[in-house]
Amino acid sequence: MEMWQNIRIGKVEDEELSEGVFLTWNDLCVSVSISRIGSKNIIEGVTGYARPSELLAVMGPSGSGKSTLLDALAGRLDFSTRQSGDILINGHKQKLSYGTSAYVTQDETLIATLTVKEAVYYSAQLQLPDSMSKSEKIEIAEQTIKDMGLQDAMNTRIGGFGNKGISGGEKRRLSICIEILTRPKLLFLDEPTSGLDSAASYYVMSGISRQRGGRTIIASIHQPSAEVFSLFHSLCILSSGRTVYFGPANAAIEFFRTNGFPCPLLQNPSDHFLKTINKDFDEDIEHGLAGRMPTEEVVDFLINSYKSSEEYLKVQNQVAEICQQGGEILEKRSHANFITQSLVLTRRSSVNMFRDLGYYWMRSVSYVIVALGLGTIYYNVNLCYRSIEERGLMVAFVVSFMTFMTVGGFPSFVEDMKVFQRENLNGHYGSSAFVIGNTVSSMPYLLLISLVPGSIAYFLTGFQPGFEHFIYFALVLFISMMIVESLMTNVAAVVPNFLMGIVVGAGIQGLMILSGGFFQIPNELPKIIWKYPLYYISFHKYAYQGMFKNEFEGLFFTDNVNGINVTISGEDVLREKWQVEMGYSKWVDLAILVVILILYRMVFFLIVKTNEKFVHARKTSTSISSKKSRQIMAKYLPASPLHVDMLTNSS
Ligand SMILES: Nc1ncnc2c1ncn2[C@@H]1O[C@H](COP(=O)(O)OP(=O)(O)OP(=O)(O)O)[C@@H](O)[C@H]1O
Repeated sequence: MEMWQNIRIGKVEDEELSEGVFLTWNDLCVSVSISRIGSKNIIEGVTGYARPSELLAVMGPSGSGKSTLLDALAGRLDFSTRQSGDILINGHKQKLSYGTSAYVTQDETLIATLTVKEAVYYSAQLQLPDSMSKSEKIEIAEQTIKDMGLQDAMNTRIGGFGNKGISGGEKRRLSICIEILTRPKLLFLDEPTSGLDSAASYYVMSGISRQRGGRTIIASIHQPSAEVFSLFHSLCILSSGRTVYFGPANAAIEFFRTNGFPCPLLQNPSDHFLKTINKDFDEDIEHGLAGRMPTEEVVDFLINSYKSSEEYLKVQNQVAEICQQGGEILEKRSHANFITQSLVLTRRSSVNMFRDLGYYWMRSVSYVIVALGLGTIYYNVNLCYRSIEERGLMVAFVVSFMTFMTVGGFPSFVEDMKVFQRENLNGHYGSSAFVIGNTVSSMPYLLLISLVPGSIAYFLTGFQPGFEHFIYFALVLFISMMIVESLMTNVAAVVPNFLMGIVVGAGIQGLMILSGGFFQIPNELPKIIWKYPLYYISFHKYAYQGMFKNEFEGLFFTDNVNGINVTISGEDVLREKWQVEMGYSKWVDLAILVVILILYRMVFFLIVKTNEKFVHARKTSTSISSKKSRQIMAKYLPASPLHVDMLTNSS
């Protein structure tokens, strides 16, 4: 059944509360292979559950496995890890489909140039289905902004490096706001309060807590204040991937007290728990342990004590009960269709490119200055022999360097890729819509650069007159810049690291420029590698040769050699000096450039699609039969008095 009607404003119905998600995990283990060490266990035999309308907090010292547990439960572990144990949703092994769950990561990958309102509106248009009217989507977006207490910052830009925008706490709330637009039944939050002061942490957590109605929330958290701690219903404390405590948050103090670690008066309980189990600073070399029990032993003692406690038995019973009850199989929700998503992404990307000075505007200024430089250095070349060299150098500079300057946009591509990866992983839209949005939005800027700085360089130099010649020149420049942009987006998709990306992108272009047939004429290029295949796959070859043909065909160059006037045709120059392939016209060179551009865009599409497939393959798991469910339950039930009742009832 389509569930969107249930998420309209103010209609969180009782039915939805009862249709909540019960998540259970049994004997969950996650390990990773590390060369030399072998296999390292990150999560070891963890059992627990999360229920609708409740907030489960996962606490533990740094490196205790909180994020890994969340990733495992959300089906987002990377491929370097191995997972065993059972994770069941409403008693079934099933895929967490789009719209049923959301995951808010620690890092805020948001578009810095947008305002809070714009970020949420665009996201609502991307995520909510076309069956909803635009006004309904806006209504949901506004309500969610208010729910997360962001109404006062609605018109403030998000901001980022170098331009201050909303605060860290507001960014965190905005990330959550974007993910809960679809009213997911299951919400994972990885350290929603990290880096925030206690007041901001409380705002964020109370905002999350207010969003509970029928929703199951699991949040990993470092060191909550006492106020924040009071918002938790259940608590899972981990140490080195093992459970120190799982149960009601308010019973944790009693657990520590009965095991000989009472929380001192006026001390924040979470501080006390983490201090008791934090092994990182155990070795006080100068002062020794001063008679204290080593933390390693304390942790082992607490883990064993928990395993033999009534609390652990209750957890096992609760897990078994939830599995026995079963529940609905979660249905995938629909989102905006492909055309809407492509249009919204194009609009959003255009707004970002327009506002981000570094994306195109700064580059345009550099292009104008460089074009003026070129135009004055080669000002008004004439038709003497010397101008053959000058025309050649001018073409080579435009094709090699003016296209190379496109790498200046790499930092912005990297930011775009980060936002895309987050939104794509969370199922907001697919890679095809992103590729279209990114390509179309960049076109007007590149066209402007080809026409304005292009015309300055072209007409100051005094290249071939005539509209057709100039348009050809501008078109080759435009397509070549789009090819370099595509190359850099491909690099950003594979190497999302800013510095490494620039090095790789510049290196590839350097090789292509060298083998393009200008810096060494084609017949002199070493056959292996440089001629075959680099010369033929380098886009520079077609750009050089197209521009050469555009510039030299139809011209005659005259000079006085030993008192005799000698004339040479442009065609001879092309054949003899530049060794241009004359068997086809300049328009074929342009067509080949367009094909290369399409190929580069397809490669980008394949990279992101493959990445998407890998990630989603991890999320997909086959449904298991109820028989298998019972086998799993039977494995955990022997100790449970409830077990007998349940098995009797089920049979
Ligand atoms: N893919 C991996 N390869 C190797 N080690 C990993 C991998 N993923 C996690 N680990 C290790 O597992 C341990 C737990 O990591 P995790 O990020 O889950 O801890 P955490 O409790 O969330 O830490 P923090 O609070 O500092 O974010 C760490 O020691 C980490 O280095």
